[in-house]
Amino acid sequence: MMPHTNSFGHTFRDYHVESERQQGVENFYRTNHINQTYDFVKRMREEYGNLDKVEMSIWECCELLNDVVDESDPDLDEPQIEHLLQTAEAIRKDYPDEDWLHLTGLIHDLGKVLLHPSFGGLPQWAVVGDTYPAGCAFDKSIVHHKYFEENPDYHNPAYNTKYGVYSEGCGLNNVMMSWGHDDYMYLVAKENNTTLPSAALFIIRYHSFYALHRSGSYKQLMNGEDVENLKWLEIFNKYDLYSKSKVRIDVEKVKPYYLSLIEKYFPAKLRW
Ligand SMILES: O[C@H]1[C@H](O)[C@@H](O)[C@H](O)[C@@H](O)[C@H]1O
Ligand SMILES: [Fe+2]
Ligand SMILES: [Fe+2]
Repeated sequence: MMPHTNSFGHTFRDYHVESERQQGVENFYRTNHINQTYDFVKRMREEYGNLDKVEMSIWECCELLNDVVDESDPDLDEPQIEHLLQTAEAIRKDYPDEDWLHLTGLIHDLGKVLLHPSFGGLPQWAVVGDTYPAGCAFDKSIVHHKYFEENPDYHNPAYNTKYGVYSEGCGLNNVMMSWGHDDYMYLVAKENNTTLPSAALFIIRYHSFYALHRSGSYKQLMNGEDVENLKWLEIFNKYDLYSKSKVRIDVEKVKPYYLSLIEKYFPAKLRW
């Protein structure tokens, strides 16, 4: 299950190796780090929290992702629908009884639909890439950290200390994460009354928060419930990352199974 190299022959998540994709990835993080400010995140949460853009089913959204390629990802240049199915199928193999986790795999990146023209076609830097809290100091463990020096919050004393606007143990639910596909999909799932367990919502919301789940930074902001949920996120992450490959899944073959899960945990149409 855990390959040592990605489809380009490099180790996973190596942001400094020489490769054809690397320059684009670094440019991506430069723009991302400069623009993700506390104010920007607040505005995006308000604008997209209304869920008044589109009405569609979960599967319709999966199909929209056929056209989406993620420029922040050094390990994958396949359309996103492949990544969704690769993740879900890899989990299904190892955890056959946790159907909620299979569905979580399928939907965790659906928020990337924000790139689609019907959602105003947000730029890549506002949708993909790793996430991190806004409103307190940017931790050194964040990929391409140096570009934060050009972010206005970096120089704002209200936002550039260890706790910033937060307090110890305040709970991640009270933290404004950089805006992107994670927080958006969390909102969509929650506001459309999914019956998925809270660990699923946590995975969706924080799966790009590598500074936390890989490097252990920002733990001081977690509460007891976050600590419990993090265990599932750590399991999930292995499948999200190491299932990335050029081996394609036969969509039509697995579709009936995933449609049955969608029906179990979601309404037929959702507000996006
Ligand atoms: O480039 C990737 C990609 O955008 C993923 O969807 C996200 O979850 C990761 O954190 C990021 O590194
Ligand atoms: Fe993601
Ligand atoms: Fe993913």
